[in-house]
Amino acid sequence: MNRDWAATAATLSQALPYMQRYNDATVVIKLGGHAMGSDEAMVEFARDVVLMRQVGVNPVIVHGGGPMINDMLKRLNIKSEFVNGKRVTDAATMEVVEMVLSGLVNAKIVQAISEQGGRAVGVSGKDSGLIICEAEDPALGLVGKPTKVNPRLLLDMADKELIPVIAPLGMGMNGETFNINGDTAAGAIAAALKADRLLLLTDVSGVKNAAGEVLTELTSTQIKEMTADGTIAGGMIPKTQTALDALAAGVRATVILDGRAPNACLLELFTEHGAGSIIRSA
Ligand SMILES: Nc1ncnc2c1ncn2[C@@H]1O[C@H](COP(=O)(O)OP(=O)(O)O)[C@@H](O)[C@H]1O
Ligand SMILES: CC(=O)N[C@@H](CCC(=O)OP(=O)(O)O)C(=O)O
Repeated sequence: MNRDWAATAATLSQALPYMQRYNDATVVIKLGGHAMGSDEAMVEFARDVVLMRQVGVNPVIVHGGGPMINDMLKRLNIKSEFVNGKRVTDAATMEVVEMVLSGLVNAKIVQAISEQGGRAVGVSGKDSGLIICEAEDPALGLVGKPTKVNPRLLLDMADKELIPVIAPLGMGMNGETFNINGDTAAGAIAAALKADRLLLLTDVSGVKNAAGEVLTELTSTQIKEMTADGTIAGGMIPKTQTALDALAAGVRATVILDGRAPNACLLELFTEHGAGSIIRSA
């Protein structure tokens, strides 16, 4: 017999206990803009998500799209700046953010999952009152801080084995549309669903210390110290903060990992190896 086929069968067999552990588990996956590399990587991500659904996991996808928003703002000659990893968002920027997130990025992910046979449905945090927000900080403009998540829509979708793909937008109490950092939105949704796992897929292999080494496991004390001394900076600030908030809200563990690595989600969930940096309760 061809030895590669035997290895494939052995790998599948070894995945059994993990598949049993995650049967019926809710796994919130945040796909960052930097993790959405090539078209091939998107196909692979979509296959992994469909496989998860096939073996009984409830995957909930929340996406980013920062680099795609940057490109569009540049084309439209609108300047943009970030403060602590969050985009200062005025009304004109908000229009572009919504157009890119819902119209381009969300549609692309939904299509990729559908092409692999998954029943993906694209929504934004504004649909069905999923994410209610207030302004996070007046200096950031229309950046939203989730104050309430109504998970009903997602629970109904899980019942029907649909795969939600969520754009990180929120609704204000006065009809405003808010721009939510993708990690923050994913954390709020994971908290409302009391998810078993929150996977934050990005473009680095995990959280690095000052020497540039990836820490496979991180405590909340380490996160606080590394943020205070600047080792955790930029886009890594909302990720680690989200991990801490999710933990406090009852999410069992958050993993920050490289979404560009082959089969990143499967490696994390269904093998002994694991991937990236895990933040879980002591
Ligand atoms: N301590 C750290 N460890 C790893 N990455 C860090 C750290 N501090 C800052 N970063 C930066 O955070 C980036 C990830 O955040 P971001 O660019 O917002 O990703 P995404 O688009 O996937 O949400 C990394 O590419 C890296 O440049
Ligand atoms: C408030 C805020 O910063 N919103 C983000 C939303 C997209 C996002 O989070 O994209 P990534 O995950 O790819 O970084 C933005 O405007 O870029």
